[in-house]
Amino acid sequence: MNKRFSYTIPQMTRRLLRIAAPVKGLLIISTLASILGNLAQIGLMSSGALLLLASQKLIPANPALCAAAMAGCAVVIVAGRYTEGVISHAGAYRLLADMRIQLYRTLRPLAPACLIDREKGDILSIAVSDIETIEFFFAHTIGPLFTVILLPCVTLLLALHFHPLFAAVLLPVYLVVSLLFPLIAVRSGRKVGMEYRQRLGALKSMVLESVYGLRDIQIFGWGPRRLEQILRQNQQINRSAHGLTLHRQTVSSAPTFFIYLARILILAVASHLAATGSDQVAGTVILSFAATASFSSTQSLTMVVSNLLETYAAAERLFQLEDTPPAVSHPVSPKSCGPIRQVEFDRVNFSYAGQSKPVLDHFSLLLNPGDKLGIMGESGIGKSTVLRLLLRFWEPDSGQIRINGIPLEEIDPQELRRRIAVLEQDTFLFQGTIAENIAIGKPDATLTEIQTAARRAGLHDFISTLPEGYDTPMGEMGSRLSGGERQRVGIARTMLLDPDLIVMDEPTSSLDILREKELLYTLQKACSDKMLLLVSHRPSTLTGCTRLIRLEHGKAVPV
Ligand SMILES: Nc1ncnc2c1ncn2[C@@H]1O[C@H](COP(=O)(O)OP(=O)(O)OP(=O)(O)O)[C@@H](O)[C@H]1O
Repeated sequence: MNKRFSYTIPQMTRRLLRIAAPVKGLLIISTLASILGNLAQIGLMSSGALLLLASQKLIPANPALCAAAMAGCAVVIVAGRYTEGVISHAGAYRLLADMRIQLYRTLRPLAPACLIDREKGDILSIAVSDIETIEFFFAHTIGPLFTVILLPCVTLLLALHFHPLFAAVLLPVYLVVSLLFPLIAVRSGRKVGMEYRQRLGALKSMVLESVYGLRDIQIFGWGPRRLEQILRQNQQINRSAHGLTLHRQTVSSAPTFFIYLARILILAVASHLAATGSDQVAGTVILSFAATASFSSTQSLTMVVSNLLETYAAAERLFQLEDTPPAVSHPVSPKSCGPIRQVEFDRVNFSYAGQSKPVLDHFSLLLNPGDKLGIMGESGIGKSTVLRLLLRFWEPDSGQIRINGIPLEEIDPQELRRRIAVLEQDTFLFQGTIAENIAIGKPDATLTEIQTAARRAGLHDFISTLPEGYDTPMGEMGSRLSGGERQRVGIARTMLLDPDLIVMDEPTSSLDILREKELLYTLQKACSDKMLLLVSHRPSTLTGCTRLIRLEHGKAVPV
């Protein structure tokens, strides 16, 4: 296999067919409809030939019957195409929905450790446009593949029936057009297909980043240079698209030569047979018409193959993401830890991939009931890393983290998420109302519960001043709220979960001194009965802590 690619074409085809298994019935019906429609096309051309011959009295057939057969075939062609299109798309779109759900399930255990280095726009591109591209495989490939085997067989049988010489000249042409060309097309075009999809993903990433970073781009006058970068990306995409078009045109035009060659060969055989005394006028006419119909279908296979290049490139990108091993494993038989009373880091060593110096070096820490522990230290020393390990986003290289004496890796991750709440530098708000945003950790919460949580977070009075109260829409990413208000939504979320331990990472870093004071006061009141692990390099944020440690050279030093 080519090292550039992670999967061979047969491997990907098998995997795509496994994905298609739930709509097998629909795909079989659409394939049968496609075959029927294509056979009817041969039928239409052949009965057309018969009509011509009968009208000239060259064969003893009823012209009216031939015309009726032609009309019948035309109806079957239309019905076949319609059925194939409707049924295959119904199946394909169901599969696309399944694939998107499956991708979401894949992303969950990968986040955040395995996705941190991936561009968000690229993931978006896989989730939306790559999956959309795979539709082509389900809706437009399986039918033509069967057709391309069946139609040449039927035409060759017809040729054999008239004279073996006809079959002898047609067989090599079919082998070239139906087998050799598609294989060459796939092998020669995989790289260009992959390049195009990758560049498309990169461009989407860049555009997404530019939209998110629009404020900074404007503030720092970076617009013209950013535009230049996007234009460069665009040019690269255009180059790849041009390569893809060239490839598509080549593979769709090349078979035409062989198709004309086949017609010439049929006439040459007919002339030879006439010259040698075995007249085959009827055979020649019928075969010419039938071969034309069969070639029009087999020729479309090259187009299918050429479109498949993008499909396989899209599938490869999806499968690569799906096959990424998660950074942490799910416990085989998850244990319940019960209400958190104790958290212990026991000689934990940790470094991120590619780092030569460990972030944590024999780091030990004990957290007991009621503890409100503050972790301080210089920027980049590893404070957030301590929290990420406790939340099991990454796993220690050695040493152990235990909750109530149970190793973290054995505890049910769902229970862990319920018992430990997190408040970060900024609270991400989703589209939806303010009530829905507070309740994301407990979607079945009643309005009274949401209001109680908002009161504890010091947010209720503010919400009451809004004309739509708890039903106020948040706007894109909570753009309607200030940094402090967003953090209070985060606290309200935490309060609604009623966790045993609250982990906070620089919760006040985006606030001015006045807002910080207000928020800390709220936090102290709201979290008085909780264990707290608070990370900050601002001493003012840590004033309410009962115990402080400083992180130095990967170790905890009491303050
Ligand atoms: N995903 C990652 N991959 C590689 N290195 C990382 C990753 N995340 C953090 N680091 C590095 O690990 C070190 C510790 O990072 P960490 O975020 O824990 O520091 P911190 O003390 O919380 O910093 P700050 O106070 O500035 O937020 C830093 O040198 C940082 O660059």
